[in-house]
Amino acid sequence: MNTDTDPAPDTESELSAQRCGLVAIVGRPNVGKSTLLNALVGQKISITSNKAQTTRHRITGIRTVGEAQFVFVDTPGFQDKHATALNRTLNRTVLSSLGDVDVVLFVVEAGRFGLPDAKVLSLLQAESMQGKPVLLIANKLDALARRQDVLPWLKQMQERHAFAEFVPMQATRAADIERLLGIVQPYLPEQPWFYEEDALTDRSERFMAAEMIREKLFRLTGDELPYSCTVVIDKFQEEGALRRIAATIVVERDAHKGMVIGDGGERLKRIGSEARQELERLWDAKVFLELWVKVRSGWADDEAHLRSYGYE
Ligand SMILES: Nc1nc2c(ncn2[C@@H]2O[C@H](COP(=O)(O)OP(=O)(O)OP(=O)(O)O)[C@@H](O)[C@H]2O)c(=O)[nH]1
Repeated sequence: MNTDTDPAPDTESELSAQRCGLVAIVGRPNVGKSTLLNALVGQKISITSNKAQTTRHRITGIRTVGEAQFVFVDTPGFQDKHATALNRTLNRTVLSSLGDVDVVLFVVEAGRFGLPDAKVLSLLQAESMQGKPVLLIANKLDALARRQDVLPWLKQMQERHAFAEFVPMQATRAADIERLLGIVQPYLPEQPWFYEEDALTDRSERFMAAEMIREKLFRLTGDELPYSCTVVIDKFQEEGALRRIAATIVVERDAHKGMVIGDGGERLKRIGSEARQELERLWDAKVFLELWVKVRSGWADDEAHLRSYGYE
């Protein structure tokens, strides 16, 4: 059948007004990718903290504005300092998440461009990425001491790569987020939406609960706790506007268990109560959260358990 000469049916021409595309957010750790994603989606989807590498998963956030549906892909910070298995997986995730996207938001800190930024940019210059629009997001504009320095700096950036757009901005400023959505929209292909209009993420509530607990865990323990610690959801029950959750924080050593529990159980209590409050806001539901701490005893190697951590 020669589709060129077939008149498009009415339904198709209606759908063709819709735009939908995958938008990758990449950049070295700590430039504000998760903050940006949350602001773009309009809700807390990806966890943030001052600690680099809190984002271990590829997380999508979805935002539908008018006829355009943006499907955001958050990627872990590009890492090359320690070539551990986990970091190798992170780098693979970065590469594979770029192959199928329609547009890339390359996030840097305004006025700064160091070796770690250059390494991420070199990924974007791979042959497989030729022709893919890359937008330079110069974030944290508010943190730049002299605003006027941004222009000469942008000029330098122009020489580093043929960026499709230059967007100096502040991820924490609502007006900048709206402006960015408008800039990205023309780069989304015209095609029907992938998700419902009110969808926010394709991640389950169960996954969001584990992520939220993990964020509080790392925030409230500071730098003492290694990344090997993780959170497993043992029970997740939905009863109308109520969620009953039981979760275990899995640590490697007895000493870590003590850190997580804190004096008289204070820290664990705080982790639980802060996570519970955020989840209640996110879902607009009541949450009962029971938290346990366990020292891992070899069963981390068990495949089923690894799968339940989400590291397939
Ligand atoms: N001043 C300022 N701070 C920001 C802005 N955007 C993000 N931040 C802060 O920068 C820090 C890092 O932000 P994240 O969103 O966790 O950074 P990330 O790039 O996702 O980090 P990784 O998960 O390590 O890759 C946090 O303390 C944010 O509050 C901004 O526009 N201005």
